Amino acid sequence: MRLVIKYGGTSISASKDIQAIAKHIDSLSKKHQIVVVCSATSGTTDDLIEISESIKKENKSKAEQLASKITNRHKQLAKQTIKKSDLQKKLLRKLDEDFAELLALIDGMVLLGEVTSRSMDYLISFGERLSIKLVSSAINDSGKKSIPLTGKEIGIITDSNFGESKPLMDTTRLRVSKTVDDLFSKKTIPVVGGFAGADQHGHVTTFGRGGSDYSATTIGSCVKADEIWLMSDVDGLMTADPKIVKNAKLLKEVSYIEAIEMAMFGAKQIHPRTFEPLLSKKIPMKIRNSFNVKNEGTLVTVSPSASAKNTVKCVSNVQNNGLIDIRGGSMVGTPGTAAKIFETLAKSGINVMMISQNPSESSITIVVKNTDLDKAVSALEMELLGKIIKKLEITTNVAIIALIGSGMRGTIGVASRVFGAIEKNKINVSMITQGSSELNLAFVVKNSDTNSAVRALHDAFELDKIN
Ligand SMILES: Nc1ncnc2c1ncn2[C@@H]1O[C@H](COP(=O)(O)OP(=O)(O)O)[C@@H](O)[C@H]1O
Ligand SMILES: N[C@@H](CC(=O)OP(=O)(O)O)C(=O)O
Repeated sequence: MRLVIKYGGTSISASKDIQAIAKHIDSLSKKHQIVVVCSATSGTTDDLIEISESIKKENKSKAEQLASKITNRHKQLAKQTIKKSDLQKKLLRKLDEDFAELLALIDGMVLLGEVTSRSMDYLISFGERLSIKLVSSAINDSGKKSIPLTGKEIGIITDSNFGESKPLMDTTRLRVSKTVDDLFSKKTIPVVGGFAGADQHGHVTTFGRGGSDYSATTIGSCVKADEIWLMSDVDGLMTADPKIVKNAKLLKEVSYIEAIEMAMFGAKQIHPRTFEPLLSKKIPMKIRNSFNVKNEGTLVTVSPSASAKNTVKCVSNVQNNGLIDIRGGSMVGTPGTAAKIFETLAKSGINVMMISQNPSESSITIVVKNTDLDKAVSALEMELLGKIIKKLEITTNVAIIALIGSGMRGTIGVASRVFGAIEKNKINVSMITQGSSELNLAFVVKNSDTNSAVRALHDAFELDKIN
């Protein structure tokens, strides 16, 4: 079998875990051809983002401190993980080279006094550059041939939409399949950095946060993988975030469409575009626990078996959003109002997570990430306030709670059970939507009500008894 196995940051942040992964890959590679995809180690991408914040504030020494913190963390892991001294020395040398390049980049960005989206992508791609060297070296240490490759090096070519790029699939397919076939013919296991590729001019681009899942499915589709495994710190997709609901159950099988809904509504932070490369090829995906490989995890396929068709499968949540209530008398019956609003938001690169329109057409309510709120409000204020919009009302720190499952379609009484349970817990709901596909029912509460809302719904739908 051809397998693409992606390890999230949580799986590769301790030396004993990296060693266990190397051992697992070693034993799997006896039977299968494997491409490994790695995220950055936990916290590294956040630290790199903090470096960019320090550069913006012209605090060069803070940026350099963070860079050495990142490098030391990886050097420490290298010393603890790699036993063969020649391999360890070579790895430490390579990490030092990356550190020197990172410092030079910080220098350049400070000198120019600006953080462009292009330099930002280059900066935040360093996490994966470091982690692939560690993991590949650990596989070497276990006696197998392996090389680390960045997304650019394996041949992922994207558009130049820095921060949210998309692979140009035809070029990418040609390059990635050639690189991987060559390596397979030399019995070498590629360890590829997720999250990033390069545009046609060779500039590093990233896919957006959580983008390593997308790298794995892109590569999987290019090399005609038989299966793609996403390895994390949980047994698979669960009926709710296990950090909130202690008796959350593992879902053995879900459909692509259900998994997409779960990804969009925050159940495990899967990148929303993860499934795009799989849809035409219909490659099965497994979501598994790298700390519990005996468990088969969740199988995601085009059409799960009949036994997996429960009404409701999962209660998910996305916290830290802002709600904007857009009001204006002249919106009533004026064709094109919604189009103008969404055009304005799209021009500013804002992703709208939820939309609802009052039936009287006098208001449209939208939910965006807290981090996009400022940008969204100023775009609406500058372009439309005083024209079609009279007033903007803003609420920060809200959470979207979503009930997901394809079996909800046409099932009577779902909404009344949801809001009955919510009312019993005295939780205030500020917005409700249901997708026309009836795959989800979503509503908005205060961030602080997230845990009680999720638990109330998990209980009301008896998701702990799911088979
Ligand atoms: N429905 C869910 N099923 C499984 N995990 C979930 C769910 N909702 C939220 N999570 C959270 O997602 C986390 C894993 O996602 P992520 O941080 O992206 O992992 P990684 O960095 O390993 O890719 C888990 O630790 C878990 O708490
Ligand atoms: N390192 C990137 C990409 C990624 O996918 O990470 P993870 O798999 O750990 O969520 C990020 O933090 O966004």
